[in-house]
Amino acid sequence: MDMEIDEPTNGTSSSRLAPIEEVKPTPKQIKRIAAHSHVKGLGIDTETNEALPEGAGFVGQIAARTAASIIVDMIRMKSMAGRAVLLAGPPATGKTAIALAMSHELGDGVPFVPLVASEVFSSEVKKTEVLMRSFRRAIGLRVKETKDVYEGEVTELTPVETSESSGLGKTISHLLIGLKTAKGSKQLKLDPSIYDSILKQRVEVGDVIYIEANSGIVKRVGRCDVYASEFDLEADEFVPMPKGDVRKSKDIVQNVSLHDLDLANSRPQGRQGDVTNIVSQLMAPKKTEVTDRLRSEINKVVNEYIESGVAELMPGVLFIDEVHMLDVECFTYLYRALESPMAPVVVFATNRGTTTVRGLDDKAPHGIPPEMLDRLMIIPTMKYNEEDVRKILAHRTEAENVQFDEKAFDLLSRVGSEKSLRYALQLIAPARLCAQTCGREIIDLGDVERCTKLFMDRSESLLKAEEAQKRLTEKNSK
Ligand SMILES: Nc1ncnc2c1ncn2[C@@H]1O[C@H](COP(=O)(O)OP(=O)(O)OP(=O)(O)O)[C@@H](O)[C@H]1O
Repeated sequence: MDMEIDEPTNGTSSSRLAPIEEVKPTPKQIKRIAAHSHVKGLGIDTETNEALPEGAGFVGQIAARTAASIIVDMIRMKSMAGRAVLLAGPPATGKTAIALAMSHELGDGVPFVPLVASEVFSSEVKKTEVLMRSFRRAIGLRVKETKDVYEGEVTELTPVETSESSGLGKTISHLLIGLKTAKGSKQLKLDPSIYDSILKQRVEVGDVIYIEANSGIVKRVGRCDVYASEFDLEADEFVPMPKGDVRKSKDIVQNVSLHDLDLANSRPQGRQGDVTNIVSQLMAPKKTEVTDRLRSEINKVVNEYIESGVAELMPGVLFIDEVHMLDVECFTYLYRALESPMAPVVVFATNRGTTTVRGLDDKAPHGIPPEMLDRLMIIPTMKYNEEDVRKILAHRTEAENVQFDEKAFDLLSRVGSEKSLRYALQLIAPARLCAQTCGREIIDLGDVERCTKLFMDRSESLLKAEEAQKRLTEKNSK
């Protein structure tokens, strides 16, 4: 549709503006779909506290989901810190999906740190150091402070230049800023360094901001809701005009992790022992190493703040997938770390049965030493029946926005239950491509059959490898 903008009526310009075309969204928008994007939570019935047969994108696995929801409740009640959970079951039985659903249920305030056990082995950083960092990332701290601030809607923003100019041009001597609240207004004269931070946050007249009185830290709260109807579509967050005086005491809550505090305090100029200062330096680049001494200093300060009620500890979740990849040294380290007073909840996952513990000659269930296994709450996950596989595939096809005809979907479901769910999930994208190359949007039986012939599943490839090995030994023995 062609549209024309009316000519300006103020007489400043008489030239007609170019016609503006309405931009229509391209019909086929490519969206990135992650493996678990159909899972939105654990799907628990709020009345019975039991997992629903189907809910929040999850299908079946009722006992495991109910157990996971009890763990989530315990984390919320803070009676879970320092404990560990193991999700154990065959491949593609939803262990990672359950862990992710737990993080959805916990919400943003509680940290959730995912880690694959093989990430621990780096040639540059010690494995215990990687574990320690992840542990501290998973421990949140909610710092509550009452600060003296100037808060209001910006009514004026005038940088004042110096009267005498240096060879390089004029510099800013100070900034005049007007702040208005429902009760009154004030004009402030600010240091030019504060102007930099105002520019960085793109503060404009009409925004609501606050400036900390003793440190000069500026924070843009949002756009004043008086301007809410200015545009049809707004990306900004609208906030009401502050009530009360411009200068007041305000409760400020910030969520940080212990690792954030370690990094912020490892800066050479970081004043140790002052959480407020540490928090304000979070954006600073890392300059020195985080040592054990620095960590224990921070723990000491954090403990003082917790005792005095300024901060609240929020133990989060550290999720370690493929836990059988950890070695005996990592496990020994984990026993100790889990016993420390500041420990998150650790959720392990593995699809291994009895296997060798890395670094030992002994075999153990899930490749986990018995001492560790003893401390774990184990949640088993079970293989799916054909009906569940069908439902999971239906959720995935919806998330990936693909359409199968009935016979094609029947075959895909059969492949999923007879071979493996993952194999069937992986066939969705190539089958869609096969259909598209034939000019169809709906995948038919032929597309799925073609893909099952082109791509082997795990058991078929194992069979082929074994046959090849047999032929080779026969040839060598002749
Ligand atoms: N009960 C379920 N409901 C819905 N989707 C599921 C369910 N179980 C698994 N899935 C989906 O199947 C796929 C494989 O599951 P997931 O990666 O969680 O398995 P896993 O048990 O962690 O496997 P592995 O042991 O190989 O790491 C994912 O896309 C996941 O979202």
